[in-house]
Amino acid sequence: MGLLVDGQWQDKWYDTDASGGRFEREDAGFRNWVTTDGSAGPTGKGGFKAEANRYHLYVSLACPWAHRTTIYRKLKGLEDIISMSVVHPFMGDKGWTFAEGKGVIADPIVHARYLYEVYTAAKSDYTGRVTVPILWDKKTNTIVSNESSEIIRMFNSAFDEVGATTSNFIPPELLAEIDDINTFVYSAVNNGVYKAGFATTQEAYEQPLTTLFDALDTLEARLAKRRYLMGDTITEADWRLFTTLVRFDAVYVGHFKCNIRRIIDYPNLWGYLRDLYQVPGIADTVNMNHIKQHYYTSHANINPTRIIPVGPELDFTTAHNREQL
Ligand SMILES: N[C@@H](CCC(=O)N[C@@H](CS)C(=O)NCC(=O)O)C(=O)O
Repeated sequence: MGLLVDGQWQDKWYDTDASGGRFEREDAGFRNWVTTDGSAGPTGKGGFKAEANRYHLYVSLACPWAHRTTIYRKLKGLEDIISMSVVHPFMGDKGWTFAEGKGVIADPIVHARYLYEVYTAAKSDYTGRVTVPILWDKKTNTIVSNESSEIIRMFNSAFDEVGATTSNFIPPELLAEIDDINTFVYSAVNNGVYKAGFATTQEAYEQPLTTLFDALDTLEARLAKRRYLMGDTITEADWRLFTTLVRFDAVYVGHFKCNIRRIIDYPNLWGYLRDLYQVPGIADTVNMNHIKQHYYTSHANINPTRIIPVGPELDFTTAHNREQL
């Protein structure tokens, strides 16, 4: 684990001393948008027109943020339009790598051995963390975006005229409500598990933990009468919650000490998780080996023996009966 400073790799863990033991996530550095006509998006600069075979996605199958983008690549039919590389699940002192391993897909663009080389190929003096996902432009040889929430908004519609399916996970009339629930789920749940897991003082761990389980209780109640967060149709808000829920019992309960309750203890959340998992194509995007291997072996200060727990037994394929809601 480390970061780039003026284009040089430095092996450093998160600096929680500066924030009273609390984990604070850095904002993503590349914030441009692919658009249908190449005009600038809400942030960054223009010049990134949606075209088939122009863009390349770098992901980790372990990472919940990158997982959002592989879900959209699958559901929007972008697999033949946007190529993809997959890093090795072990993130060591050089960060993410393309070391050989099951499920790893080497980098045919920059031919990087270490993911940081993709960042320095885009900006030779880059300063910041080296994170997945990354959306790369093969035409101008640079990074379009390394912010998953924005990459999935591009995938949702920008490629519709160049071969993507026309499914839309942000119906315009639901946008404001989706944004609200995303903000709540991001802070309390998606990032909440990290705030608890990477905390280095008791207080910095307990506070986000309480918020996390209060939020799960709220979501459990919301899902008692609605099949999905917004009602009858799956929206972006569901996919953003899904990537945390699917990792929860296998990783966050043990490794990040988010152990007041498990997802299987929540009847509605557990049914909802299986419902989403069973959407055609989604199971292919979930690699539990990469997920467990990454977390339990990469954070030596949390799990110094690097032993990967064998359990829990989880079956995401059993009947959920939520179509009755
Ligand atoms: N804001 C980013 C966060 C991505 C992120 O933090 N990815 C993690 C993997 S789960 C990562 O690559 N971390 C490496 C590091 O922080 O050094 C996004 O949502 O795209």
